[in-house]
Amino acid sequence: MKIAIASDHGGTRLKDELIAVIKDLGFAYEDFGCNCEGSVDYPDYALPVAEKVAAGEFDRGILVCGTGIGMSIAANKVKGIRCALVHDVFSAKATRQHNDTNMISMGERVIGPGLAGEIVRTWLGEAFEGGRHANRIGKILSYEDTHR
Ligand SMILES: O=C(CO)[C@H](O)[C@H](O)[C@H](O)COP(=O)(O)O
Repeated sequence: MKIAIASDHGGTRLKDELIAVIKDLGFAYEDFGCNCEGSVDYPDYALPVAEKVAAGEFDRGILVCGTGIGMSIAANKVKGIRCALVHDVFSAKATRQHNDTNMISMGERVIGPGLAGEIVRTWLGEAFEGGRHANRIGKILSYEDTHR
């Protein structure tokens, strides 16, 4: 599995912690920044990662900002992206099983590195269940095809 990861200035420390988790799991990854001290704009980091995941260059994308909210809003504007804002392990599991999410977003100002690491381990290890959930995702994909 190949993972793209990015943050804004509000998420750089947690991003670095999550890169350590990805390395520990043995997955390939690319860090799309920011590796910055000053203030940046989260869409400049969320959108390139989302486009690369949507294009199939990466299997999954992980985003971090202060709350995770801005990053997830931006990523979900890209066709083919299903990005969940996740701050608990139950949701990390469910969003793979039910939503087949290809991206997650978290907030460094919301959760600590221990929980965030568990979320990433759970999310990367969980499979999509298909069945009724595939029908529902099909409706989202169909909407994307006809409205964008
Ligand atoms: O987009 C966000 C909120 O939805 C992120 O949390 C940003 O990191 C945050 O807005 C940045 O805030 P700052 O005051 O500019 O550091």
